[in-house]
Amino acid sequence: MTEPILSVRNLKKHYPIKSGLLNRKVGATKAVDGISFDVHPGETVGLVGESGCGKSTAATSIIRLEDATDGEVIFNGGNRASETRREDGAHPNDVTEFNKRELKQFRRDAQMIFQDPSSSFNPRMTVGSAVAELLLVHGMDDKPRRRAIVEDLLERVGLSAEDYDRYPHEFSGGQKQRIGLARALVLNPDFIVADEPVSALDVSIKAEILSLINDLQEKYGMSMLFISHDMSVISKVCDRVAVMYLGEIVEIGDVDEIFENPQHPYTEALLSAIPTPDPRSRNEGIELKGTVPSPTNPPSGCRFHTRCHRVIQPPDMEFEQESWRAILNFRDRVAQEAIDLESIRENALGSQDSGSGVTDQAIKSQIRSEFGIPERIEEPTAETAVEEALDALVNEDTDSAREHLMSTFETPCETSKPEQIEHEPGHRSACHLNTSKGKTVELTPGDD
Ligand SMILES: Nc1ncnc2c1ncn2[C@@H]1O[C@H](COP(=O)(O)OP(=O)(O)OP(=O)(O)O)[C@@H](O)[C@H]1O
Repeated sequence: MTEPILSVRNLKKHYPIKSGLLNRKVGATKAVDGISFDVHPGETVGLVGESGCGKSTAATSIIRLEDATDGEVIFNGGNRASETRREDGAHPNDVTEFNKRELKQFRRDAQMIFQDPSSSFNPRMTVGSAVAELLLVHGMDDKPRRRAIVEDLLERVGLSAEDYDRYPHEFSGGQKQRIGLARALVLNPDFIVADEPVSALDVSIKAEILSLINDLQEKYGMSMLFISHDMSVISKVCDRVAVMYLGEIVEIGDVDEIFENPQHPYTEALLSAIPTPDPRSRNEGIELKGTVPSPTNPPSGCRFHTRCHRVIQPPDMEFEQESWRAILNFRDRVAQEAIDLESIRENALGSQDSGSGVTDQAIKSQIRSEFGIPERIEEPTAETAVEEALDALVNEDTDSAREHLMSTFETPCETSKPEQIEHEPGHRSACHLNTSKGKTVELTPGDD
């Protein structure tokens, strides 16, 4: 296989949290927490995940708009091909270690397209000058030549040469994104990072811009990292996709393979959320409830276990999976002391026929119903623990409710971190359910 144009290895970006008079570090937001993947020449790799998963932070750390906390970003574009590691193990193409001169060259070879094209243009500068400025910064002194190159490029992105002298406010959102593309292409880069380039656009314009990106990518042959929260957008432009959850890559593989045979429950949930009737989507009604937990204090074990519809049951119990998920949600809310007994009492009163006070039994039933826990769980140990926890709760003894639940219900997903398993060459996932479905892989520099 040819050398990747980009190899990201164990990349981390942690933002320190500081507090107190001395501004001491008291924790860290682990926005990107050890991601590894490659982009090959001419390939478009997608990075997908919900808001807050760390996609933009990954992009800005790769392109070095901010400094990574740890890891390597080996960029073999420009004239950097076939470089090898130095004796001390460092790589001359590691962007995270580039000096000023190397960074300037890198800024020529790698470009970024942003979600909101409006904010990335100076309103007092014509769009032509804004694009041509990059040529000037990188040493092209010949003004007529700069103008000719930019006019040609404006036409290639579906605008006209006359647009050179117009100002940003004279263009629609879609047109501005076309100018954004022209600006990203003007230095003839080998690699482009596009961060949600169509998510601010109307549906009809979105399709046009995606098709333009595909055409340009084919014509210029550059490699791309394409960031989106939307699987259907990914399917239109990407060859491969890395699925990101809470700072980590949980699955990576060819787009076709991932759509047809997703191996991680989070990927399944994202695919299931595709709104349009995409023939390749498998809408199985999996609902991704709640939001991404905080990367400051990520869940233990598999970070997705707090929302996973396939979360593994304790070895000695066998449940209806939905009830198991409901019990875990209940357990976690009790542990966080986030059960609002007052509002539950009111809801129970509302659903009661008689006007007399609400009974403990009614409150317990209301809690079961709000969490989706059945009135009676088939598994006796589970039923006893839930009932004891409910009794403790109505007696306002949260500590003992927590103890009943924590000592009975534990999933293997929260006690150990899943390893990366290879299903097919290049298709990996990290889920405890897949341990027996392939061989464990560990990425070392240069592997993919
Ligand atoms: N400069 C910063 N300082 C502290 N925390 C940050 C900073 N930038 C991002 N974060 C946090 O890092 C996490 C990841 O953010 P990021 O913007 O990379 O996610 P994302 O997947 O791109 O989401 P979105 O699509 O909403 O931009 C979030 O919890 C965010 O609050």
